[in-house]
Amino acid sequence: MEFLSRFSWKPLLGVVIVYLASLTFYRLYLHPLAKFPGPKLAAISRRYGPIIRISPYELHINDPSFYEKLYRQDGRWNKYEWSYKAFSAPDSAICTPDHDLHKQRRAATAPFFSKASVAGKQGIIYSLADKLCDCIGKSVDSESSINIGTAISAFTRDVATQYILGKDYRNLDTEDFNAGMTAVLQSSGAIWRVTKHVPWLGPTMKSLPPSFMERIADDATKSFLIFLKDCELTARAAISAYATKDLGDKDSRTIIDEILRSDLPSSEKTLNHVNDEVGTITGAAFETTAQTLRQVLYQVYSNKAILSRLRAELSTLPSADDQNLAAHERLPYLTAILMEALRLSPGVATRLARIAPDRDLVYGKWSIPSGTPVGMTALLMHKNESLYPDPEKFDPERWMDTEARKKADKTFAPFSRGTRICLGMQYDHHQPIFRFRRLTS
Ligand code: HEM
Repeated sequence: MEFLSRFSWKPLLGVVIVYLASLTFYRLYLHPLAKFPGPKLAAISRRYGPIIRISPYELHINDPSFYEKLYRQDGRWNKYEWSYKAFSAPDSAICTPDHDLHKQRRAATAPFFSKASVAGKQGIIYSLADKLCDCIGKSVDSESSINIGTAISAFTRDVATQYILGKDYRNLDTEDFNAGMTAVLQSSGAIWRVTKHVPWLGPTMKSLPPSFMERIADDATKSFLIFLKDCELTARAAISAYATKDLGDKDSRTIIDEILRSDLPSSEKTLNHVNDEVGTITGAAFETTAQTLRQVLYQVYSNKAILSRLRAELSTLPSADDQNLAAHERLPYLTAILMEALRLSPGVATRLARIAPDRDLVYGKWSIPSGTPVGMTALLMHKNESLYPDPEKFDPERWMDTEARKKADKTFAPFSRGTRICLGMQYDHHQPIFRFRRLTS
């Protein structure tokens, strides 16, 4: 106490002020990104050009012509660690910043999502889509209401867990389609925004004993925690069985089997690694796909002309082709509807920064120093008026002209592009297609 009474705050305050003033001066005038336009204070809004310094360290570019230069297969591309650390899943491929380690991790799970692998498991999607149609049918017959939005989320979760983990959590069988779980998953974007800025929050929550979390959590969060716990138990069991057991034929394998059988070194086959992969891959599959499906159904049912044209096209498909993906993909109007839904889907609505670690990037007159996180936002590109006139309008027609479709190829990227392109593209494509005929009948 005596120490405190003798302590003068003035020198400390002086040090803090000098520190903050120097930091501000450095960031504004000496930092490698100081020359780039951007707000000096976040609160001041002004119009800038397509390239903006959005934080002391990060640039954003809103210019479709730069998209294919930033999201590429050639060259080394890191992710921005600050952004992905916030998921607290450092052992997953999706959150791996380093180019080489990501490549190694991605190679282990990529075969699981190939077109052939998805085709081999299409029965899962088909039968669960039937179950979803039955749920909707029952509510129509009994003239009761149904929340189709949450039913769709339940459907995409059941498909994803059955496909990825070989487990059906029967979300579609619960009375409210496990709406709490949907709510938790839909809030993950907001949580990500917080954990990016408060980096200790995620690891602290992860380290809390599950019994404590269960005591303080609400019912919705509890169902999510139970799911995570079950994933962990599944991973634990698979890892301990790995050394002794035959992991079964290819079609019945899970993503965990795929990782354990892969060429990854044993340091990459630990519980942490498997758990992080399972958590992020299922997470990536749930609400993204649900958003697209919701978009499709909402738009199709909001416009009679679109609905009847789609029905007419689907009626030309022989019933023998009910489960034939290639036959569905040949239907131009159905394909146009899916592309238009993906164009407007806010499944991944944020910027996705990439870093060229070993070379400067060039954007117009700007030379961007190597190591700088540079992001673009596909949704902004998809709503660019010069590429998509009347961009807010759901207009499948814009995809019916093959020339226009070819032209848009470089600027249509709902699944991102380059080395980090979505692994679940093939899988995702199947979901709305099957049983569309029933859903729109
Ligand atoms: C309409 C549905 C979907 C959309 C719009 C979508 C979009 C995306 C985007 C934009 C990325 C890049 C993320 C980043 O840069 O951080 C991504 C990555 C990824 N997605 Fe999807 N996704 C969808 C469905 C799925 C599904 C169904 C799965 C799995 C079954 C999946 C698994 C993944 C994985 C594993 C990655 C990380 C790839 C890597 O880093 O190598 N996604 N997705």
